[in-house]
Amino acid sequence: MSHDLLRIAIPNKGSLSQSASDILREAGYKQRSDGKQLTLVDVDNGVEFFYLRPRDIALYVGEGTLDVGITGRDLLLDSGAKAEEALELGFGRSRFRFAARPGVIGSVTDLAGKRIATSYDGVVRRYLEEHGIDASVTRLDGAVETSVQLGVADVIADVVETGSTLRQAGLEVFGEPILESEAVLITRSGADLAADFDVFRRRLEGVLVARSYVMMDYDISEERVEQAVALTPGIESPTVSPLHREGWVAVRSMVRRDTAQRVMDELWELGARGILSTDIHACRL
Ligand SMILES: Nc1ncnc2c1ncn2[C@@H]1O[C@H](COP(=O)(O)OP(=O)(O)OP(=O)(O)O)[C@@H](O)[C@H]1O
Ligand SMILES: O=P(O)(O)OC[C@H]1O[C@H](OP(=O)(O)OP(=O)(O)O)[C@H](O)[C@@H]1O
Ligand SMILES: [Mg+2]
Repeated sequence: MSHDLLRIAIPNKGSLSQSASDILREAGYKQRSDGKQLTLVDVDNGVEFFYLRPRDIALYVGEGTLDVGITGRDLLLDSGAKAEEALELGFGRSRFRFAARPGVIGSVTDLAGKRIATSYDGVVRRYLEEHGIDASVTRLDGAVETSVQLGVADVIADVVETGSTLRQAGLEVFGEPILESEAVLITRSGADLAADFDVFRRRLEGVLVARSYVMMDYDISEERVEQAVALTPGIESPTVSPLHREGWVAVRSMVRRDTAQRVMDELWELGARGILSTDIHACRL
């Protein structure tokens, strides 16, 4: 019976865990209330959640044991699992970068012969191979920044968000970021997923759109409507409806949340009135 449910892997701990549960809850799914719970069945929505280490999620999905997972792009690439990205989720953003004590390394070519510590040895070994650099890689579980001070490594490759951990350890980044990461929805490569996966993905897409857009309504005179619509082109096309007032129309369009205030100012300048911006709670586009 429970095999008809879509089986979804979710981070049980770490940076991605809370945000993953939040987006699922916003998409209408049940989530655990106890941080120690291992699995959760949401029969009404036809899904079962498995709370796993984010590092292991790509393996379960790549093997086909679980249908879908939420993990970091960096972890997916590090795992080498046969899984692929189905949707970028917009949280857990970070860069994966090399760092060392100031002045030790000028550019990535100076990595030759150095000792590199990292928790992402798969990503680092591949990078070195692609750049034809011969260096030794030590895999550590975490707190990688401290390894330089302790004399275990000359260089680290690690997740950088604000950079404050690096600063504390007296390290500086060098070279271009090895990769840009964020939380992603993953599925098995080449998997022929059932319709229930499409429903799941559409729900999450709906949350992402609802988070980044507002609905804008305003009234404008007919002769200015083309200029106004150019400011609010929407995702598909704005709705323009007649108003009882002669020569005026009502416009309804989706606007990116981060530009909404500026767009409202410009609409006002153009002569629009009754300008309203409303949150979208959910949508299917
Ligand atoms: N400070 C951070 N900011 C944003 N994303 C991060 C940060 N630290 C780790 N991540 C992301 O979280 C994922 C790793 O999750 P994981 O739970 O293993 O590590 P963690 O969040 O560092 O947890 P832990 O407490 O176990 O060290 C990766 O995708 C990584 O890019
Ligand atoms: O640039 P920042 O904002 O400082 O964030 C980056 C740090 O956050 C994570 O560490 P975490 O606290 O998860 O510890 P860990 O190294 O043991 O994983 C990551 O591994 C970096 O060390
Ligand atoms: Mg960590």
